[in-house]
Amino acid sequence: MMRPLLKYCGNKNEEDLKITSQSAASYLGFVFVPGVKREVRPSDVKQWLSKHPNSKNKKLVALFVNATIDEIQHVISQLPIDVIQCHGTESPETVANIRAKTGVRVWKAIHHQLNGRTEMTRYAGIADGYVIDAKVSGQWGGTGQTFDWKAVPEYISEGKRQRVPVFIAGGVDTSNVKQLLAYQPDGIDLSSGLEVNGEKSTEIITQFEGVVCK
Ligand SMILES: O=C(O)c1ccccc1NCC(=O)[C@H](O)[C@H](O)COP(=O)(O)O
Repeated sequence: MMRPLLKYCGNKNEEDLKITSQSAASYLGFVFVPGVKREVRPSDVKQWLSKHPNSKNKKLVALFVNATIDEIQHVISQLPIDVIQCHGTESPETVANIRAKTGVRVWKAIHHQLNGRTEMTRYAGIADGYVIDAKVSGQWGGTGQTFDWKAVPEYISEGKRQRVPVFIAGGVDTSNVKQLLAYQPDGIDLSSGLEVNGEKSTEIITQFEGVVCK
């Protein structure tokens, strides 16, 4: 079985980055969403990256919720961002515009709901990938909540049809990831499941990768 790509999101201080830059993740995520608990500033991220050269081996994901092009440009002009993740209610037109104006790959988050696959079809030919996350009232992400994984095959098959990767997110952790691996997702995206008291933990990441990467 092919091991899924890993994205470790919500790196919010230098220690988090130090830990995840030494991990098996291919992608490290940073949350540029005002007011949320994992919000970071591009100037801080720039400094942390310069101190941890292992981070050069990772692809960097900048996460936004309904941000303007100017807000996105402000971040990506300071950092070597590989992927912009739109985690709000950005329309297909907005995603296309972000892609055209920045020249950076864009992933669209889909908050799982009954017509989630149909929602994905709206972005066909526009999004370069998807993050399927739990829908939690009043929050955009990083909630630690799972959704009903029986829906995962539908998302994966739509991703295959569009020829783009689909990352499954929302409440993934060491205790449940084996169940998720049975669906053979292209990628797994997690944040809370790697944390102890809100900080990324080397021990937890080692345990998690012991399950996923063996
Ligand atoms: O992580 C956050 O705090 C966050 C805040 C606002 C919008 C999105 C956010 N995270 C998005 C991610 O890609 C997370 O990795 C994803 O939601 C899974 O999080 P978790 O359930 O904590 O593993």
